[in-house]
Parts: sequence; C-alpha cells; structure tokens
Amino acid sequence: MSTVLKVENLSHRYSTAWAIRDISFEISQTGVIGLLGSNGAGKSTTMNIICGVLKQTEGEVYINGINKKDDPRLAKRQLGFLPQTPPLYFDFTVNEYLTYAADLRFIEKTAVKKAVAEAMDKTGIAHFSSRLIKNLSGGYRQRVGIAQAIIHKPSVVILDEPTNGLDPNQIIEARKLIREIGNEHIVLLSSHVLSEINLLCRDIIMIEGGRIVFSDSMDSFNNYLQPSSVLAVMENMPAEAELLKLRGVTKVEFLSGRQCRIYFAGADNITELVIAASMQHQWRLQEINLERSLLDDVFKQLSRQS
Ligand SMILES: Nc1ncnc2c1ncn2[C@@H]1O[C@H](COP(=O)(O)OP(=O)(O)OP(=O)(O)O)[C@@H](O)[C@H]1O
Repeated sequence: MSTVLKVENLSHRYSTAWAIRDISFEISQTGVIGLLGSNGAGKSTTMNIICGVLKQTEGEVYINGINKKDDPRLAKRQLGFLPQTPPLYFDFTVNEYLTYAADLRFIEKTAVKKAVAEAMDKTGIAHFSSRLIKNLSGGYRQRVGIAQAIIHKPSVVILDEPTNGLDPNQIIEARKLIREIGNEHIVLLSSHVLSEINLLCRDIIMIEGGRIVFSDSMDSFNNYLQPSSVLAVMENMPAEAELLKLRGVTKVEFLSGRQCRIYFAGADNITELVIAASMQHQWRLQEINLERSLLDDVFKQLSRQS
C-alpha cells in the first residue's frame, strides 16, 4: 500500500524555542488517526504545517508523493482542512459559502453545483442550504466547516479539535459524521480529549512537548500498561485484611457492599488466587474481570517519559 501522507522530521520554532521537533509519521490507509496531546503540545503547529498555513523551519511533508515545498498548490488540492476556528462567513448562506469554497479549491465551474450538493449531503446540511451561517447552531456550523474540508474529495482531511465548544448532543453527532468521513478519507484529527480519540481512532500519534511519544494502533495504546487491577463482585465481601493476604495484592478499594477493586503487582495469576480464596472462605464470587489500564494512566505515563 502506498503512503498517502508522509511527515518527515518536521520541526518548527516560532521564535527561539522549538514548538515541535522531529515529528515523523506515515499514513497509507483511510480511517481516523488521532493526534493526541495536551494543550500546547504542538498539535495545531503540526496540522498547520501539513495544511500549508505555516511554513516549517525544518523537515518535509509529502502528500501522495508530492513534496509540499515543491508543488504546494498540487499538494493542497489533496488536502482538506478544518482549523480550530472554522473559516466561516456568517453572512453567507450555506450554499453560497460552499460554492465559494469549491471555487477556492479549483473545482471546475461546471462541477461546482454537484460538488456542493454532495458535500451538503454527506454532512447532513442539505436542508439548511439557504440558511445564513450566522443562524445555524454550533453543531451545524461545524458541519459546514467539515463540508468545506471535503468538498474537493481530498485524500487527507485534517480536523483540528473539531468537537471543541460543542454541546454533548452535538459532540455525538459530530463524531458520527467524522467516522463516516473516515470511511472514505484519511482523517487526521487532533484532540486533547483521550476518550474522544479512543472512541474514534484506529491509530494514535501522541505528542508531548513537541515530540512524538507514542505512535501505534489504538489497541496497543490501550494495552500499553499491563493490567494492574481486577474488579470483583462477591456476595459475602471479605474484609480488606483478608484480601491483602493474597499474594501480590497491594490495595483494595470497596466500590459497594458487593463490589471491590483489587490492585496487584507481579501476580499474573491474580484471578485464580481470588477464585481459590473465594471457594475456600465462601466469599461467593459472582464476577471477576481484569481491568485494562485506563487511557488516562497511559497518557500520564507517556507524558512523563517525554
Ligand atoms: N503563533 C505563535 N507564536 C509563538 N509561539 C506559538 C505560536 N503558536 C503556538 N505557539 C507555541 O508553540 C507550542 C505548540 O503550540 P500548539 O498551538 O501547536 O499546541 P496545541 O497542541 O495545538 O495546543 P492547543 O490544544 O492549546 O491548541 C506552544 O508552546 C505554543 O505556546
């Protein structure tokens, strides 16, 4: 499979300090790829460079093999971008704005109508085509922003914190739409919300302090830390001291009269130990599950390493 987006040793400094340093990654397959990082990590800087809004201090960006420095116009034709603040004209209707966006994207005059209709269809805004953008809700404005990013059917769609500022219902709708867009395009989506990346993304690139600290599938990110706790439901819940007697158990947290979380270290047979003890002491174990590391824990651990 050939590489669609290749970012090579990208570094940028606004003044003296480096905002990003040696960022490299390649994406070949459609799907949503998460760019995760806390505020100020360097997500927007990376995205702005890929999209050509900002010129990098060092490094290269290739889109379908075209170096953005060599032919920025051709490279940009294969990119769609929704910046953190959507570039909307509030006094335009949705139709007027998307027609203008199609023009900016060099879509042939004869193909504009169809492109606008398709983009509105895909983003579910066709019924608002004659409405002024200023009279749309935040969620619908964001859809218009996404429509302008896909109107020219780019290979790569870059969405910078696209759910920021939306209410919970709008967030659910926007995520559904982003998933759909990911079926046809490579979507590079930035967020500082771990759960959002976890819900939406196949792969994850995490940056902290301007450097990549993790880049792999979402599954390996979630499995990064070994399980360190089990959740157990028991009818006759034992006292904390009883559980602490089990080999490897370091801490017990009682969540209710029937449920507890048992933390352990260096005991890969913890479930067997709890089951055996339950049978011996009639704790009447009903359920026991190893807990995968919480995304937040992985995030904290990786952030510390950077
Ligand atoms: N125009 C600028 N001039 C100077 N420094 C900047 C500029 N824009 C960003 N920075 C700095 O570069 C670093 C990376 O910022 P960037 O906006 O890329 O991070 P981010 O991960 O997108 O954060 P956020 O989620 O807050 O937007 C930060 O230290 C920031 O202060």
